[in-house]
Formats: sequence, C-alpha cells, structure tokens
Amino acid sequence: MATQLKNLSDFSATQIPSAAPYKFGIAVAEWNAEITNALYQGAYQSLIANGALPENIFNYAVPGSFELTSGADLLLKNLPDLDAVICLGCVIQGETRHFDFICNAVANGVSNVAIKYAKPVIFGVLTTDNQQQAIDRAGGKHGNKGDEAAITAIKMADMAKTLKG
Ligand SMILES: Nc1c(NC[C@H](O)[C@H](O)[C@H](O)CO)[nH]c(=O)[nH]c1=O
Ligand SMILES: CC(=O)[C@@H](O)COP(=O)(O)O
Repeated sequence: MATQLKNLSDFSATQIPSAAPYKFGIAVAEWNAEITNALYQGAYQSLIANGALPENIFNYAVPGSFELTSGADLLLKNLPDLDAVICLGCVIQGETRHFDFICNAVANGVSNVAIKYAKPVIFGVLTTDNQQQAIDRAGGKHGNKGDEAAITAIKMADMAKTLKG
C-alpha cells in the first residue's frame, strides 16, 4: 500500500506489545541529517511511548546509508544482548545512478545482517525522488518512518521472545 494511502505514524488499528523487556540498537546515517534526525526522534519517542527504557536504547551515527549495514553488524557483534536494530537513513535521488546502488546495497545488506545474527534489523531508510518527499515522511503529512521502524522493531522483538518461549 503506498504511503500516500497509509500514514506511517498511524498504528491505531494494531496491537503494539510493550517494549519494556527489550534492548534496541539504532544506527542513524548522517547524510541528510535534517531528515535522519527527525527519523531518529520519531523512532526514539515511539520506543519510549511504548515502554522502552532509555537505558535500553543504544544510538550510533554512521556517515551514510551505505554504512548502515556495517553499523548494524557492529551493533549486533558488540552488543549481543540487543533484541533488535533499527537502521535509519535518507537517500535522495541525485543526477547519477549512485542512488540505485546505495538503496539496493543497504536493503540487501541489512537483510543479510538480520539473517547472520537471527535478530530483527529494521529498514527505516527513506528512498525518495526529492527532498520534499523525504520531509513528508519524516514527520510531515505522511507521518514519520522512524515511528514505523520503531513499532516494527518492537513487534519483531516480541515475536522472537514468544517463539523462544
Ligand atoms: N547520496 C547519499 C548518500 N551517499 C553516501 C553513501 O551512503 C556512503 O556514505 C558513501 O558512498 C561512502 O560509502 N548517503 C545517504 O545516506 N543519502 C544520500 O542521499
Ligand atoms: C544518492 C546519492 O548518492 C546522490 O544523492 C548523490 O548525488 P549524485 O548522484 O548527483 O552524485
């Protein structure tokens, strides 16, 4: 469903588990910082609003979205108690095909990290044609993708706990 048809911050129709038992890593790309900072604020506030403890949220910056894969891997390798990692970035189309390579690399990369560690790694990366589309999805008219990424992390961490028994 296109984002224009579903607000990224509307979870009124869903049951959200408590985040209190879980530890979260957040890797945030510094490229397009005015956008990614808004994504982080959305994710952090959503985690707290659902019961996460501030001391259980571990935030690290990486230079760009391409480095989110390495960031997620480093977080899970060095903080093995993490229950989920949220990757936040904003890739905006430029004049060249660089956009395509970054978007594909980080989407595939974070998926591979999730499989490597058997831990949820959430793809909270905006991949937009222009800055306005990014603004609209980082706290604008379409909500905040950081909110969506945080709620997804809570749900996946809770699923993992449930399956472990
Ligand atoms: N153009 C954008 C980038 N480019 C930088 C790459 O992510 C990477 O840091 C560089 O290629 C060195 O490995 N990154 C974004 O996050 N967003 C962009 O729009
Ligand atoms: C996504 C990018 O790397 C891009 O913003 C860089 O711009 P350009 O393709 O014009 O070099």
